[in-house]
Amino acid sequence: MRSKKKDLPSKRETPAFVPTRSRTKMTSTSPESAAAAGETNDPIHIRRLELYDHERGFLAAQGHDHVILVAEDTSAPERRILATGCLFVERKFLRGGGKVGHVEDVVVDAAARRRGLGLRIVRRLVEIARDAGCYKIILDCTLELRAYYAKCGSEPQQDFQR
Ligand SMILES: CC(=O)SCCNC(=O)CCNC(=O)[C@H](O)C(C)(C)COP(=O)(O)OP(=O)(O)OC[C@H]1O[C@@H](n2cnc3c(N)ncnc32)[C@H](O)[C@@H]1OP(=O)(O)O
Repeated sequence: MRSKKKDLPSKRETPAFVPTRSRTKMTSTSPESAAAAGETNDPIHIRRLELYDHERGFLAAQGHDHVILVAEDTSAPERRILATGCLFVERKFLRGGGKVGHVEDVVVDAAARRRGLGLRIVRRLVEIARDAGCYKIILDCTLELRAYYAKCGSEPQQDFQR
């Protein structure tokens, strides 16, 4: 998910600062509720990760400052988990304890991509962050994924790294 070394320019070509990753601020106001309303007959159920998912290969530990969502295919007998995403809520010392949400670890099963699952997971995480009182929501992604996160409602904030 992070920039792979092979994608970076060779050392000789590397200028003093190279933009390798993009930080985006979530500004979407489109609530997941509309999508949720259409989920009545939808076999894909987006829910919080549960302890019993550990037996299915998922790390199930999460504190009160972490929310891990999974998208489960309830139509399959084995109720396959097709996508996941995490929200971490950080308290900011400089903002009087205000909360910033960090969207992390958004992954969709390769066979289930381009069906809107990633978008639904991100929108739900944004909704949870807003409900938790986060004054902003940020995420880091590769430059290649900027177009994707723009569709999720984020605005790029350039981040320069050595
Ligand atoms: C903060 C982080 O976690 S960064 C790490 C992100 N995760 C990864 O890189 C892991 C590997 N990749 C994946 O798991 C998936 O490809 C994801 C999460 C990037 C996208 O998930 P998907 O479920 O396939 O995306 P989804 O179907 O919701 O796409 C929503 C829209 O974005 C578009 N889109 C999807 N992937 C991309 C992409 N790589 N680049 C540009 N647009 C994209 C879709 O076409 C769709 O547009 P539309 O509504 O106009 O049709």
